[in-house]
Amino acid sequence: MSYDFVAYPDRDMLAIDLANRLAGELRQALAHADRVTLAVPGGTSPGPVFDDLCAADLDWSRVDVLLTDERWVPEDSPRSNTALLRRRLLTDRAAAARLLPLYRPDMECDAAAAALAETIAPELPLAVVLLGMGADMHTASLFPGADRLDEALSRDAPVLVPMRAPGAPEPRVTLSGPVLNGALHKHVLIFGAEKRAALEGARGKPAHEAPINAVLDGAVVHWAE
Ligand SMILES: O=C1O[C@H](COP(=O)(O)O)[C@@H](O)[C@H](O)[C@H]1O
Repeated sequence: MSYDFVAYPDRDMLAIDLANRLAGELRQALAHADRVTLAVPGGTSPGPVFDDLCAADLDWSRVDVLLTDERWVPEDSPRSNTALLRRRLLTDRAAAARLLPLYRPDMECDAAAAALAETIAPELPLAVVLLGMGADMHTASLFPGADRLDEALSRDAPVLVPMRAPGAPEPRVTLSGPVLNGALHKHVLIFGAEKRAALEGARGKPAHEAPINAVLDGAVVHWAE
């Protein structure tokens, strides 16, 4: 397994550079396809990247945007990744993009996963995926000790997998390993010394202990203190 590691002088520089890079990859993909798909994480890290990416000059009306994973909470919850996406990415020029939802307020997450996957499957493979990582080495909602981690990382995994884990306060749905690894361009965004140490500590560990290892091959990891 090999990946590139890029360290930036600060978080602002990272956000500007990464947003430019994602926009360039989307433009390049749009030159070869009618529509392209971008997957992005939720959580606390990607906001500044979204703030720059949403202004990128590209044909957003041909871009489908979805989350790498969602917490099964309504959109008015402060923990909703969808709310973050609407507020920070699907605005400015990127307001023209189409959101592929990862949440249904009318359904329980296990039943909804299959229904939601039906709208995502035709838009695969992902052109670009940006992933986050927790200090516990989870990425998307692929958590160590999660109930369906093996299934989500298996070769014939479904597109979207419901997930419950000791480290996650609510049920989740997550894109599976094969969907994330099928992306043309893969990026991981991490901030801070703790996560950098966690990434280094993940080396050599099996994916059920360090799920980040399941998606690192061929990725570019972007880090700033
Ligand atoms: O719960 C989640 O956590 C990860 C990492 O989030 P961060 O707040 O530590 O940046 C995130 O990538 C994922 O999308 C989210 O659902």
